[in-house]
Amino acid sequence: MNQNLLEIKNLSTSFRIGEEYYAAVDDISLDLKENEVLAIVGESGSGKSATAFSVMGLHNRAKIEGEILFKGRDIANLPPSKMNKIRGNEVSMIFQDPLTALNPLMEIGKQIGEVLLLHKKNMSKEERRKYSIELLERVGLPRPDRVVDQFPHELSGGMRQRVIIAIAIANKPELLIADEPTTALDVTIQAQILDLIRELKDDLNSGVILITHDLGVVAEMADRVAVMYAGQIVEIADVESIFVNPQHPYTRSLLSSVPATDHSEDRLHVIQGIVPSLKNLPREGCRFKARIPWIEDAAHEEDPQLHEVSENHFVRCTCYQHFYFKEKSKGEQANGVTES
Ligand SMILES: Nc1ncnc2c1ncn2[C@@H]1O[C@H](COP(=O)(O)OP(=O)(O)OP(=O)(O)O)[C@@H](O)[C@H]1O
Repeated sequence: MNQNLLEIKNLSTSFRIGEEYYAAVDDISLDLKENEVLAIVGESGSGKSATAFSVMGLHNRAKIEGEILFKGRDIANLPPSKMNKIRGNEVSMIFQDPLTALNPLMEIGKQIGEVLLLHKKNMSKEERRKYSIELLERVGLPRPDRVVDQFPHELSGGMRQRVIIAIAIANKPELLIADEPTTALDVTIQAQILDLIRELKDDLNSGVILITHDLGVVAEMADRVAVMYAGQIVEIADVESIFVNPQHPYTRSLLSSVPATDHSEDRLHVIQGIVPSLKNLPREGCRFKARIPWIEDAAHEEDPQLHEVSENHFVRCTCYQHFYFKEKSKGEQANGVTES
């Protein structure tokens, strides 16, 4: 893994509600290397998709601040004419729901052809068809010469997702963003699709941002993990550190809902509550504070920062040092040191 393919610096993405803008993504910084998989995890509403859409330039009316450096070039706020040249070409996205991402009235081959037309203008109609069939074969669809003339409703969910992937890789993207790519699929198909994404990433040497709330998928696929809560990154580290040595109470809470973590004592200690709505996000202090009211105020920082707790392992707010699950009595804590 070499130089940074993508560097997000102090990105904030804000949506207008009434008269004011509210940041759904609030000052986040991330980087991604070639052939690396960075998973972004967090509950619904934590800002994962808003981050991905910012990179793809897909927000219509959002205010985007900060830098999104793709191969060193800032692509945040590029005019549509310039972003259209990058999107679907060097940077591509696999969406969650193939039914809504595909046009129900258009044959699969034509849908692939549209992306090719945008970026490979000198390909003839025959060449586009031939290449579409090759792509469908590459993503493991049986009888690609038939699928190319079919409509989305004639395919199963897993086949449709393979078509979406074929479209996403048509122009050999260097950066691939997969937003919950397997959520709509049943478990055996999920595993096949994940294998396919990994294979294609290796073939193309692409960097992948994988957005998911499924920690099984993360364990399977990711090299590094960023945990988002309420628009901020609360923990970021390599995948092993996240699973073996999670620090932030939110990360530990997410992991405790997964069987088979090493944190057997943490099991069933799921923290109640949800991410507050955008308008009601706490903007000062530790955003997770309200969900761990049994932790004393002094444990939190006034202006929580990311702390490097070990090499390349960052955690937000000092509360991680004093965190314990509610059911445990404080007496069981070793002088405020994180239980694990
Ligand atoms: N276009 C929009 N206008 C106003 N608010 C928005 C818009 N898009 C997202 N939001 C809000 O921004 C916050 C973050 O949303 P986002 O979709 O990024 O979350 P997420 O972590 O991807 O959740 P999910 O897993 O459900 O997709 C939420 O409070 C959401 O309601």
